[in-house]
Amino acid sequence: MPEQATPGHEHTYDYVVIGGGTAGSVIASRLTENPDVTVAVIEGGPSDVDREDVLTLRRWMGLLGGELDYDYPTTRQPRGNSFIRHSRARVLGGCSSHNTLIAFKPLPSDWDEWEASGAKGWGAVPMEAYYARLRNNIVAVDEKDRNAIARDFVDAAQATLEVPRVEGFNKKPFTEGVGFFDLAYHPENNKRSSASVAYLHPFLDRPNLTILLETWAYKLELEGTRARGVHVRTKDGEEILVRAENEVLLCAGAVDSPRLLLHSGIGPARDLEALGIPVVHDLPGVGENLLDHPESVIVWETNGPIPENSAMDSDAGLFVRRDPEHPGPDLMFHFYQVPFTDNPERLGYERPAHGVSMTPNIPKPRSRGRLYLTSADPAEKPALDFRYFTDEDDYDGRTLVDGIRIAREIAKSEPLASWLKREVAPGPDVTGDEELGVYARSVAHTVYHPAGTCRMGDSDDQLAVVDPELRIRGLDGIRIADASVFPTMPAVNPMIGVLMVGEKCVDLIGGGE
Ligand SMILES: Cc1cc2nc3c(=O)[nH]c(=O)nc-3n(C[C@H](O)[C@H](O)[C@H](O)COP(=O)(O)OP(=O)(O)OC[C@H]3O[C@@H](n4cnc5c(N)ncnc54)[C@H](O)[C@@H]3O)c2cc1C
Repeated sequence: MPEQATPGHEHTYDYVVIGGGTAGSVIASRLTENPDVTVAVIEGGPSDVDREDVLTLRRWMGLLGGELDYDYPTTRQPRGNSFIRHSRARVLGGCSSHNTLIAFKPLPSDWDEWEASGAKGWGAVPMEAYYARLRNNIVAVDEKDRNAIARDFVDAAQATLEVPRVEGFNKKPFTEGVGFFDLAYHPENNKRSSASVAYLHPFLDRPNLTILLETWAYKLELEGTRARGVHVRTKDGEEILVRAENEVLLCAGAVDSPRLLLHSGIGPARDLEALGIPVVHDLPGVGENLLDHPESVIVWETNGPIPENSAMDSDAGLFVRRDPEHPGPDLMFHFYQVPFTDNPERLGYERPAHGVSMTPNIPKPRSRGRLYLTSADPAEKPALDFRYFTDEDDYDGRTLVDGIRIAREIAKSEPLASWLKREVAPGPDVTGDEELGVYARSVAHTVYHPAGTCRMGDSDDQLAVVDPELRIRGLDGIRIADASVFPTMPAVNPMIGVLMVGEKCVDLIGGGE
């Protein structure tokens, strides 16, 4: 089992990793390969070891909103859905311990976009090496987990749209395609191959690795511009200063990394002053550039029960490129073998006993949001204003309308059509662009991909929070490595990109093999 630090008021390690989540697990694991390096991981949640509820991939939905979820609300979204709750995992492995583990290497065009935006050294060619290093068991959805209706969705989509059928989305770059996903899991027992399972569980007995569980980091310790460590509160309420001889690695995720910086006085000076937080370092980009993949949903009732087998109930998907000039896919769909009616039910739609859903999402959304504090109290959750569907020419909203239309075409095609009894939401009477747009936005959900709030950029980019070496601009001894550093959103699900950020961070620290 992970260690607990012995009580006391100060502890010193070579490196302090704040957040034992997706990227943090990678970094702690790699740094402690060197037995002469000591690392402390500060993790707000408990261990995932022996937790079948966490480790069994197919039980992911049961974790949302529960005791292992920080559960962040959004601010009112005048053009979207104000009721979205953003799940963020409070457990070792972070969101890789409660997500669906769909595993996509970001596309070359995604990395090249980062490089072009000022993230020097993060282009597709140099990043390829980090994918090869990943320890996770990344495999295609196993044959036994391929549900008959999901297979028929793949066939129907392929026949309707004439897109390639893809077997192994990570084998080569794609712009369009339909097929079963690659997942980071062990098909024989449906066990997660999360960041913690792959990177920490085999090494929990390393004497140089200390994991402080259920311990909350609430303020960074700085001496002038040098980060020296972090103040934490343990489960028992004890306050400890955890010191870093070499570096602090901030890996608390796209919500909690900027949150900790802001509470430490690092962020837009005017906002901090307004809340009475002493300004330590004026960094205007902290909390800006809040990105996400918004999605909508279309739900059908099926003629009867669907076979039980599945890896995690959303095992297949589709990528479309509507604009042939677009560098990658510009519309994506997850196919769910369950009726995903949480948001439609709020509008009065019913949940059918048996059903399926397609969730069109926007791979490259254009709306940008902002995270900010509303109180100087570190216990108060930050405000997440995604500004969903606020981009100038409504590209985001129109993309979801296109998605619903395409989903309907697929549903009309065999072999999927004969499974389906009726369209439940939005329902066959909702057909015009205007009404479809209103529906798509009112039931919009998140694919749970917040990113970008401490974005990486060039030295002359005033809104960049970290430089291409992941160092916080204007400070020493502290880097950020998690989804918050993403300058732009990859077209695909981001977890593999986050793991690769972790691997690259280790090289930047100089601790790589
Ligand atoms: C429900 C869901 C499904 C998803 N499905 C997929 C998918 O299938 N494929 C995909 O690619 N992506 C998916 N994602 C997104 C992906 O999981 C995340 O983008 C990624 O895991 C984020 O990694 P991270 O390292 O940035 O943060 P996290 O993994 O969230 O790690 C942050 C860690 O820091 C800890 N922490 C935070 N603040 C503090 C603090 N102050 N003190 C101490 N500890 C702290 C947290 O407890 C957590 O362990 C999904 C996300 C969710 C929520």
